[in-house]
Amino acid sequence: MFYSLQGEGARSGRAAVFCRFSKCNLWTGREQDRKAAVCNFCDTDIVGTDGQNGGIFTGALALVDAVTALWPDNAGGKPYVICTGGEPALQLDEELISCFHDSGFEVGIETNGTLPLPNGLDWICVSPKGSAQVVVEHCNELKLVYPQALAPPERFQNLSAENYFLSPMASPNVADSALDAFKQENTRKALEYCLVHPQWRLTLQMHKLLGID
Ligand SMILES: C[S@@+](CC[C@H](N)C(=O)[O-])C[C@H]1O[C@@H](n2cnc3c(N)ncnc32)[C@H](O)[C@@H]1O
Ligand SMILES: Nc1nc2[nH]cc(C(=O)O)c2c(=O)[nH]1
Ligand code: SF4
Ligand SMILES: [Mg+2]
Repeated sequence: MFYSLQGEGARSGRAAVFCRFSKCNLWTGREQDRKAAVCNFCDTDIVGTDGQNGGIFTGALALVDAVTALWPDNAGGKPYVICTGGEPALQLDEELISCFHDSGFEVGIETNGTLPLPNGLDWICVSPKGSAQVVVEHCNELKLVYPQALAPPERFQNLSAENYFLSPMASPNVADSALDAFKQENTRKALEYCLVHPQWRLTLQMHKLLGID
């Protein structure tokens, strides 16, 4: 868990506590399994609970307390927690969402869209992966990593979303992702796609450009 600025999509620049759930249904998180995984470009360590402010939380209240401790005191603005991962839809439930609400938080999710979502979320970002079927029926933003051979934008242009974004694929190696040629090439391709298809907007991973979490 960490406090940072949302670096992607329609809410870019907004302060939030990121709550990163471990495990995913589209990749084990082990490098030896990456090539064969449905999602094979993940830029995140999704294994274990030993990350920054990590742990195993047996109840919603304990988790909400840990998130609340990361939000600045008396700071104004609406507290915001972004549930991400790994795939947060494997673990997030209505009880946790309503505990966050009781503590004054707005609750967002970053999801691959392949699993049904609990009720009560305030902001849903769906980011489709490869051949995986999206089951989430409506989202606030669709944020498609581009290019993906098995997930071209045309497959998603009729999904119900308030915003459609292309996010250039960065190399899975976060350390050198800011400047590498791979990302520059993908950024150029995404830019060109958005110019030809104005339904789609370009989003860049601002936190990586800034060198923050
Ligand atoms: C690590 S995922 C976790 C949430 C969820 N499992 C998902 O895929 O949306 C968080 C965000 O990072 C994006 N992402 C992951 N790897 C990326 C990469 N190599 N380049 C650009 N975006 C990436 C995902 O598409 C998603 O929007
Ligand atoms: N700053 C920042 N913004 C983000 N937006 C989505 C992220 C994610 O990994 O889910 C992310 C992240 O890891 N860092
Ligand atoms: S990007 Fe999301 S869906 Fe893909 S492996 Fe990482 S956590 Fe799973
Ligand atoms: Mg990230």
